[in-house]
Amino acid sequence: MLPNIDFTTTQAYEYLTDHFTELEAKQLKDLFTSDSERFAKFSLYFEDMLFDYSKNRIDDKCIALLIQLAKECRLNDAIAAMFSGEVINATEQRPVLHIALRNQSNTPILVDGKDVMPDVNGVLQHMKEFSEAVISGEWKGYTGQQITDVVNIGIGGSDLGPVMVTEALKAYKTRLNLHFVSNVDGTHIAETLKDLNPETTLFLIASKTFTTQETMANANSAREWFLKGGAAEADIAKHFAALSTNATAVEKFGIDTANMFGFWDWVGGRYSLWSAIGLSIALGVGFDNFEALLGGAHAMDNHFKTTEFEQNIPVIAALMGVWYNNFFGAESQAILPYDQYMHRFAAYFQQGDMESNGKYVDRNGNPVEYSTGPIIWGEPGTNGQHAFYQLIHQGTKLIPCDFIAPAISHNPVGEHHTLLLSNFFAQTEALMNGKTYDEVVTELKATGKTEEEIETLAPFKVFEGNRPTNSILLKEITPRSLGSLIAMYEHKIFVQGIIWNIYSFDQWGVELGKQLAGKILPELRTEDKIESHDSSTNGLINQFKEWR
Ligand SMILES: O=P(O)(O)OC[C@H]1O[C@@H](O)[C@@H](O)[C@@H](O)[C@@H]1O
Repeated sequence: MLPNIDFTTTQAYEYLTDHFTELEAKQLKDLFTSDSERFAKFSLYFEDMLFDYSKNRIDDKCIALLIQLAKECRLNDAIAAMFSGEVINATEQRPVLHIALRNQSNTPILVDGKDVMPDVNGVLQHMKEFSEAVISGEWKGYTGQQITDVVNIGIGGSDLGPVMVTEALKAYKTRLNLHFVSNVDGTHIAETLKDLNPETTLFLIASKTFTTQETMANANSAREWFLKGGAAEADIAKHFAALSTNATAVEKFGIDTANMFGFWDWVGGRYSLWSAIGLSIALGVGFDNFEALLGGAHAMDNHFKTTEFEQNIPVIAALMGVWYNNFFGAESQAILPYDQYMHRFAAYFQQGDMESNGKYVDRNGNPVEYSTGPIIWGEPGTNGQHAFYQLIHQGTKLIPCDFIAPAISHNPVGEHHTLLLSNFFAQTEALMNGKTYDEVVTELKATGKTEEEIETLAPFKVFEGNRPTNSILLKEITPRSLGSLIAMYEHKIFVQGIIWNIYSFDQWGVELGKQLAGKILPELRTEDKIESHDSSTNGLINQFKEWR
């Protein structure tokens, strides 16, 4: 059982509310000037990762109180409950065990009294054999040719993780070309299949439930395309594999169960890249690298499970988020990787975070009276700088940002990486320091402007500063460091869900869309005029029918 505590009733919350008024008035740059130890105090190392949270609007007392808050919310018990396989996803009556998928220590993890590790290792072994056979070319298509292209068909958690990781680790690419089809918009599959040859293409149908409308539609179209190329039904076995928890539906679809890679209901969709859903990753970057990814996540799991909160990176990252979300009233959180390979990282954690903590009902079934999960967004630097950083620097909203960068680039082209990192450091510094009126005036004077011109222009060029950032500097983006980084964010989300007293591992909000689309679909299949909805929906449907 998870603890069930309203964090706004804790003593720490009361103290934090008082301390907030004091800290809100302080400037970050002054906090640095008055404490030469600030960076050393507020930064943490984990393997080759430096997590610097010193550019946050915090002080010693604030951190101590936030940690007290976590303790009063019994975070320790919650962590123990997750790792021991308790049914912490109560609305779906399931444990939450993505940590078991990367439990390279193999210590038993029990679900209903049975150790899940032998099954986990069995699937990993199957993934290893299959991916190595396809990569080496030993696995042949129906005309005896090697596979050259792999198409993963899936959506949400069955797409975003594999896409993000295979992009982030592109420097480790095998000879196979990976493609991802997620959208039910026929354009997605049509454009993907345009340049592919059925004889050398392998499809992975990735769906936990194997009932998701988009994925099933795309899987059926893929099968039609494959058969139209001249293959027979029996050849499907060489070209289709399924990644799913639903063996019955997989068989019904016509996929050989020998080509089915299973996982379990205790793996949430948005936490499933570590499971069979990661087969595209194993094919795309090699099984050894997939294993290293799991190893990095496992190391972070151990750090999270065993480290005092003061030194615990996911816990501190989560508490920073709570501080801005619930005291400063920040509505969003930007994730800004300074690494082009990481260009889908923010998109991945949009699902990871928003589907997990986008809940307004607490663990008692009552509406909460405080703010929960933030809006997650972001793009890689430096592109974001030339697009939306204006608002981060001078807008009216407080947007806490995570800056992420590797010290070593996989593509050391000329001075590019130094240029990139100079932007990374400059941005976090500028967001903190801002630019005062006096500094602006001095700058403008140097350009030869008149007093009057300076007075008119100066207010627009002032930056308040005091905008908080975390800097996550990695030595290099490797399968291991990426695994650790992803797991760090997963656990951050978990901690926040515990503090907000919500269930982070269900997703009832997504189910509504599925039901509604199912109701309208039959209406679109006829030519009849529709009158069963409100006038707007009727009007739109009827105009659509007229124009199509
Ligand atoms: O993997 P399947 O079952 O196709 O689900 C794909 C996605 O569906 C959505 O509606 C959500 O429930 C996601 O959490 C899930 O990742």
